[in-house]
Amino acid sequence: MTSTTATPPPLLQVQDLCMRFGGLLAVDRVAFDVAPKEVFAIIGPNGAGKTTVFNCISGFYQPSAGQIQLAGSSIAGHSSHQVANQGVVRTFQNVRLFKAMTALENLLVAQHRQSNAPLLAGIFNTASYRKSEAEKIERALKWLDVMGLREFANREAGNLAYGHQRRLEIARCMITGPRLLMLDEPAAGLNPQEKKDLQQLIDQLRRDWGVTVLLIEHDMGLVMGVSERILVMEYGKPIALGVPEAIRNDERVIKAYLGEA
Ligand SMILES: Nc1ncnc2c1ncn2[C@@H]1O[C@H](COP(=O)(O)OP(=O)(O)OP(=O)(O)O)[C@@H](O)[C@H]1O
Repeated sequence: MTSTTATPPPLLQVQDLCMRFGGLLAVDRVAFDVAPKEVFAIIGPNGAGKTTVFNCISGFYQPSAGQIQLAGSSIAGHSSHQVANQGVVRTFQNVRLFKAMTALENLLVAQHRQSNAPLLAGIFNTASYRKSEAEKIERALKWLDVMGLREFANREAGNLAYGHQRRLEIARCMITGPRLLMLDEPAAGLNPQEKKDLQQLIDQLRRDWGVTVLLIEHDMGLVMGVSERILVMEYGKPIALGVPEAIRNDERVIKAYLGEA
């Protein structure tokens, strides 16, 4: 009798993705899929097209060609708002928080954006509206706890240490209960201890909240430590895809990186 261990269908499937800016093919037939709860990294030299792939998936760019499917449904060409509503959330290379708001307020805003409470319930401050507002505060405090930021709840986000701002940005994504968390260079600007903490955090988010993670990162220690599979891009093209050990020893990858120096 043959074993029939079923592989789960991918959460994200990208096929033949292309993105052209005038004469530049910034993304050239990129294809990969990400399994549920997988941590999948995209790496490559500067200008390889990684962020452009992110922008296509998260609805910031309309791809020139190709398919993007989330759990079997096409999301290619959907707006960033529509994609977020389907559970795909992201961070940016440069932290984008509401800097004049407190850490707590940033997490409340994130929930209000996805709230569908009727307007009148808010105006008349009904019991159910008050209950839902209290739940939002509770959820925000819980996420501040998870991120080790509880003591900074009432501090303006712009006055937090940079590493804390990055964690708050991840909390702002996680509080919406995403299926796919996309992190664009989350280790940029972090010190070695903060990078270790980030690796633990990514493991924890996957383990405890079942989130799938798609990551762009230049820090090879983090990439190799946290990812199950890695896609390498160069000049818009995918040049290798595999487990960390295989990528580390892939000649095309070594050449792409050495060629950059
Ligand atoms: N909106 C745009 N208009 C024109 N060209 C763009 C646009 N966005 C990106 N590009 C170009 O596309 C190419 C890929 O850029 P992209 O930012 O995706 O690379 P990357 O791999 O994320 O680089 P980095 O690691 O430096 O962030 C670059 O040549 C870039 O200049």
